[in-house]
Amino acid sequence: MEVEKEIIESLSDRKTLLSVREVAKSIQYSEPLPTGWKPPLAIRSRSRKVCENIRKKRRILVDGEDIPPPISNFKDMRLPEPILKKLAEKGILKPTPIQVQALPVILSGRDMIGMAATGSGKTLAFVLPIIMMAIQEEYMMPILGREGPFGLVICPSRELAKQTYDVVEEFVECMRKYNNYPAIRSMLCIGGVDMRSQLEILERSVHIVVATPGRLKDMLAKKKMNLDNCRYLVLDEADRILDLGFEDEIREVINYFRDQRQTLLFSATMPKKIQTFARSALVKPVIVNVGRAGAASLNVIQEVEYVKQEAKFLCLLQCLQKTPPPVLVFSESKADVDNIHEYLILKRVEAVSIHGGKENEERQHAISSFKAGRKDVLVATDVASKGLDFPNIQHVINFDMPDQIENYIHRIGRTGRCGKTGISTTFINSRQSETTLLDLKHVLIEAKQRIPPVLAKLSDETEVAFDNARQFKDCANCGGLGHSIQSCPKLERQNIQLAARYMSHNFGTGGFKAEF
Ligand SMILES: Nc1ncnc2c1ncn2[C@@H]1O[C@H](COP(=O)(O)OP(=O)(O)OP(=O)(O)O)[C@@H](O)[C@H]1O
Repeated sequence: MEVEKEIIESLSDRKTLLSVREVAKSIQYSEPLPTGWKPPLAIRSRSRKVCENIRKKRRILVDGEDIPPPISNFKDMRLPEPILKKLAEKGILKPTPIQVQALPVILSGRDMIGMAATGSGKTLAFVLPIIMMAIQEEYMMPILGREGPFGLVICPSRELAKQTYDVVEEFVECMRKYNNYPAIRSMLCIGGVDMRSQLEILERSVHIVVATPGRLKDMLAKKKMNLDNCRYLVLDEADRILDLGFEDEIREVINYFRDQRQTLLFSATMPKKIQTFARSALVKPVIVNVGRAGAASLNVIQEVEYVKQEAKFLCLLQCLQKTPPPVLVFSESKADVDNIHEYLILKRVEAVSIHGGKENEERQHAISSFKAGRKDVLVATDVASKGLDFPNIQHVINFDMPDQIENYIHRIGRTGRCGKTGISTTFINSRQSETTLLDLKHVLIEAKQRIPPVLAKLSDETEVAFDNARQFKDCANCGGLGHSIQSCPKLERQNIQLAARYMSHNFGTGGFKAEF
């Protein structure tokens, strides 16, 4: 544990979530931002024991100081009437466990790290408060042309940003019909879209922006947008954002905040490394955890098949017979995605595909036709694995097992969402490293799934580690259960990349820099 602590500390870079000004002037905020929201008196006066019982029943784990009480229904959260009606219209009648605790925490103005399984309703947990906050701010002081936003949501992919923006718009739209609420405007700020249309919206002022890091940084640098009034920052799929090479972008974005902000980090997977450094940069944060961060959704039946490389296409066709559509097929490489797509079309399967090499329009078209049920199969790289909420996916097929177990958790989490059950089938073979297979084996053990013989016979030194509280003990760097941080393959790769970056920065690609 000592070694683990040392390694995590050496990896932690708390500066990512602090602005240069805050670091340079050692500015430290000691109190969370106040909000006008309070739970009803009956809930405020609940004893600690009652709150603990509610959390225990819903398997909510919390950590932090002065944690706001959990609230088990939307009405007591004092959400505006149109929002309550819209929720009911959508069949959302009771908050999910993460919402029970996260909504009161966020509405109280607290910084938060929220972790809960895929498909457990994390999006609404930060979207509803952002709308409430925008209404409140607009009442106090309406924004004028080119002012705003008050709230900013950052997502790791364009598709996820678009989906989150649609959720924001849906709820904002339902309030527009009522005269007694101010009009709230939101904007989608992603690459691959004509910047002019985004600038037109900004001209009229905007309350909520949902963005991907690259385009956001671009807009801020060109002074097309500012964060002077922004006081609410959400990083959705935060571990992916902070771990995917977006750190520099995020740090630059944070530099544009003028004052203290409420910072919220959400994900289904959040290795301790990220939790540790995020925690140290947040103000009196509350950690809300439903289940182990990084555990698979228990609503997914996970099947694993040993399939030789050359037999994969045939197996895929057979596998597609297991359930009715819609089905998602994942593969790590863009070339494989193209090949699988081509093969399926040849076999007369109604398939579409997306990966990072495709034009934005093509990606949006594939997603929308799949979501609308016009296509039966979506073949994708991991761009589609994080956060995307496709309705009623019956089956997720992993054409290959991803190297990183977090990606596996996110991929299979596209099915079995919000109480429904789904199946995942994963093809493995001798190409996978033993560490990856051990991580997979332990995810299956934890979720009480059948262990195929090929995985059962793998034995390891950690043999499903537990911590003091008999909880599954995961690698602090990547969340894998099959190894410790000392033998984390991802850490090894990160170190090699870091060393390479250092070498090229200091020595260039050839020869020495003048000062050497
Ligand atoms: N309280 C609720 N009751 C019923 N359905 C809900 C509730 N909250 C959200 N949902 C629905 O559940 C689905 C999944 O929610 P969401 O996309 O927010 O999951 P998530 O936790 O963000 O998953 P991921 O980790 O994959 O991003 C959505 O279709 C959403 O409308």
